[in-house]
Amino acid sequence: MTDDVSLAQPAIETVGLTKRFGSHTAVDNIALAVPRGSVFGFLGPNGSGKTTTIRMLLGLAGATAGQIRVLGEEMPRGVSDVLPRVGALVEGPAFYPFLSGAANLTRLDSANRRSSPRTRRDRVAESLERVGLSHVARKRVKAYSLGMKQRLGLANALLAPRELLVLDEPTNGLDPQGTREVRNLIRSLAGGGTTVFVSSHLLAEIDQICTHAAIMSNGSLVAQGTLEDLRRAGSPGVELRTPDAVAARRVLGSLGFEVDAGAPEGASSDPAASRDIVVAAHTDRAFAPEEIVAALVGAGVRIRGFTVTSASLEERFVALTGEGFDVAE
Ligand SMILES: Nc1ncnc2c1ncn2[C@@H]1O[C@H](COP(=O)(O)OP(=O)(O)OP(=O)(O)O)[C@@H](O)[C@H]1O
Repeated sequence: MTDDVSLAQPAIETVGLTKRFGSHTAVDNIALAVPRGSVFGFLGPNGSGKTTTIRMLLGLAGATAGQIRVLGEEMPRGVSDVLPRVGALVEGPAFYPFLSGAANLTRLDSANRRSSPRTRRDRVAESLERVGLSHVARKRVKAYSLGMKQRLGLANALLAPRELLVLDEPTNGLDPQGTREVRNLIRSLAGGGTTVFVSSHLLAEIDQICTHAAIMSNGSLVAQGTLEDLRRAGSPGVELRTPDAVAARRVLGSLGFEVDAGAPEGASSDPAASRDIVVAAHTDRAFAPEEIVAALVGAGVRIRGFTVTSASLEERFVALTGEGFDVAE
């Protein structure tokens, strides 16, 4: 169905979604709204509740409370109608280690009542091709690396055309080349109109491929929106190049900025470097750059460069979750 009503509905929507394990609340009253056609990043540190949420979205785990709609259908009631329209990569599907990648996909494809046996061979070959596994299609999965298994999981999710892809940490275990390939694949799928919901604890991943994101912290949804909105909501700051770094930090501090500590005294043996230090500062409130410059100049600070910076997604994440972020590729 692609009428106006179904397009206007989010691909995923939850209200008050909660999951408790005994006295531990793993997912706490979250309201997710994933627009159709978006590449939606589900961000959060390890243990923040991403996988538990995804399992509930797909009907793999029951919710303690709350409602879920996926592709317009209430879950888990609509699971048999919804799941054939959703490709999922969650904690690796169970592959038979002694069968080849192609044989595993053939087996999984034949489990799908809607897939035609006549075109199965081509479908499996095409899916392996898309994830770059054609050259090991006949190899036993036992001999696959973790990254290859991850790609095979992705190939499984791509066996049929899908309206929605739900990918839990899809680049886990991939080398940088594999990571790039998966990112490109996600981009091309999104270009074709598929909504992609992708969880990750890797910021670079979300930053590079997503149009929207939500940030989880300790089971709560602490922010969601377009990447642009998320960045804009962060604190702005200034970056300053000056030979008078000590005085500059004092002035910025008195203006309500949080000032970086700067390099420790004598940290650089290069006198040129220590004369021309970059000072980065952030504040919670809006400020007028011209007033900052005037105050600095008034205090005798020589300015060689002045830039107003917007918060990065990483800074936003740290501010919201109080945690450092694994920014590795
Ligand atoms: N079956 C379970 N029984 C008890 N506690 C669980 C269970 N599954 C998850 N949890 C707990 O719920 C919390 C959220 O876990 P979850 O796996 O959803 O986080 P995550 O954000 O996906 O992290 P990761 O990236 O490490 O998978 C954690 O504290 C975890 O220990």
